[in-house]
Amino acid sequence: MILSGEGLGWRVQGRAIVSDVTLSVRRGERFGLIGPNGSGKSSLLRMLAGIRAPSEGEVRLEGQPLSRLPRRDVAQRVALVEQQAETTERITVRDAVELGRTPWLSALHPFSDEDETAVQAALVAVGMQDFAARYWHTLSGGERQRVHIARALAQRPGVLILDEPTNHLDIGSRLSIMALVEGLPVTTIAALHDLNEAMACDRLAVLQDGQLIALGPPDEILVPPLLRKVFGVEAHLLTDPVDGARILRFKPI
Ligand SMILES: Nc1ncnc2c1ncn2[C@@H]1O[C@H](COP(=O)(O)OP(=O)(O)OP(=O)(O)O)[C@@H](O)[C@H]1O
Repeated sequence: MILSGEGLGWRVQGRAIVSDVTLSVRRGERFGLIGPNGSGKSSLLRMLAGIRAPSEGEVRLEGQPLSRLPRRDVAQRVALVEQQAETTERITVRDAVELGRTPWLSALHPFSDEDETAVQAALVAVGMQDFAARYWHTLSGGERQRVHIARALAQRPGVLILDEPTNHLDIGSRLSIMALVEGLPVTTIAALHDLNEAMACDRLAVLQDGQLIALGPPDEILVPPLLRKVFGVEAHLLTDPVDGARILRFKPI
């Protein structure tokens, strides 16, 4: 197990947003988190990334409690791409991606050729190398999303946590970002709203009202009774006649 949570809970003003979530993510796994709006996905991801301290329970990274690891150590090993990460600074795309190298820099290790290589490789991976000199505030929503992912890739983490990574993206960009994420040599944990995208994960966890109500491979999770109960929709599993792939189609109840 590379990352695990044991009895995780998070409360705000007495209200339980996440309650008693226990899960373990395996090394190299594509782990998906699904659930309706407001079910606690972002809150759980922030705890797993070490950005938010749980009110109850503990997150462990390779068996070590996150709360006892130095912040810099966690930042070298876990990267988070948040849903609405914004910056008001007047920075270029390259500056934004260079921020991903911050956990690796120190007085003894200033920005080097190795950092430059990591930044360039991350820009190329998301297809934003031609935008390197552009200012952040001139980018479209989809371009910003790519730069966020590049910043996380430049961090060279072992675990990449993504909160709705295909938000804002057109269909071509969605497919290329999902293919990119699937091809990365890292463990990924992603909150996903598109259940057809979720089908490509190794395992899925389902959150409802802050509680983990199901965990397993997509073909066990994405079944009509569970989708009816959690999302309140009627789902049909279809088979693509072209390649035999399984596709979900939804109707309101
Ligand atoms: N800082 C906060 N203060 C008060 N309530 C909060 C805070 N952060 C989150 N919440 C509430 O916690 C609940 C879960 O929010 P969260 O963003 O984790 O859900 P989500 O599953 O990621 O939702 P979505 O799919 O809409 O992004 C929501 O009702 C939200 O309003």
